[in-house]
Amino acid sequence: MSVTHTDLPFDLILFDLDGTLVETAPEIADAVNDTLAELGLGSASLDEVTRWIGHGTRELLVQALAARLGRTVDAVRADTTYFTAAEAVFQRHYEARCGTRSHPYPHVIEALQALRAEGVKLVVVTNKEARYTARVLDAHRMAPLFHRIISGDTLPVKKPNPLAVADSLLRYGVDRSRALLVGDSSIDVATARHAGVAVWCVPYGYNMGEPIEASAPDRVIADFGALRPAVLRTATASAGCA
Ligand SMILES: O=C(O)COP(=O)(O)O
Repeated sequence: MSVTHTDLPFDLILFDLDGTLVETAPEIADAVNDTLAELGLGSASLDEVTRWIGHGTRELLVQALAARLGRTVDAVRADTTYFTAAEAVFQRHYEARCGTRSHPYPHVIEALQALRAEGVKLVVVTNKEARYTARVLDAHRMAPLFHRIISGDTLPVKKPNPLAVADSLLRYGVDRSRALLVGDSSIDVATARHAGVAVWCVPYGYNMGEPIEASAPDRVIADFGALRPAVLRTATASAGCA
């Protein structure tokens, strides 16, 4: 049974984290380069690291090691002794870097506060592992803004599997026609399509080097100003919304 809380078009909004809520690439690149240096490997550019974001931090490290070792990603994954040691090095550096060079994008905090005040359920759905998600959100005092935070290792599967969305619809008793996923990548669009919910994307995030228009979200929004309740109401009245 679905519940309509407000005259807003959505009762539940799910948000990607990296590249959507918070710019994280610079400090992830710092942590990757701290790690590569400690392992005696060459550095990675910010552009490379930005393209590796999307499938979780562990996968990002696999990509970085494959690129600098000149090995395939399968070979890196198969060398579990080396990878486990490298992951421990990365974890130390990333935990130290979290919050040092990341920042919420414009209008994010105000839009979340206003939506929450209207009774909209707000959920983070990220492929980033929970220990890092918590550090990034805590660094910017953002965790209390959300009703639920679902990381890449919270459930047995991660995006683009739609389980996090389906589980949130069920938990909050929201019909999928009144839910929206806001993201920055083809992974977010695929997740929303699998779940049958609307998807709006920001153009400034990390889409593995591709323009977000190529992923065909329902809408590309300039920034979180488009998610302010007053703007959402206007959009609904004039266009019937997504
Ligand atoms: O950590 C990642 O690679 C991706 O995280 P995201 O799902 O918040 O974009």
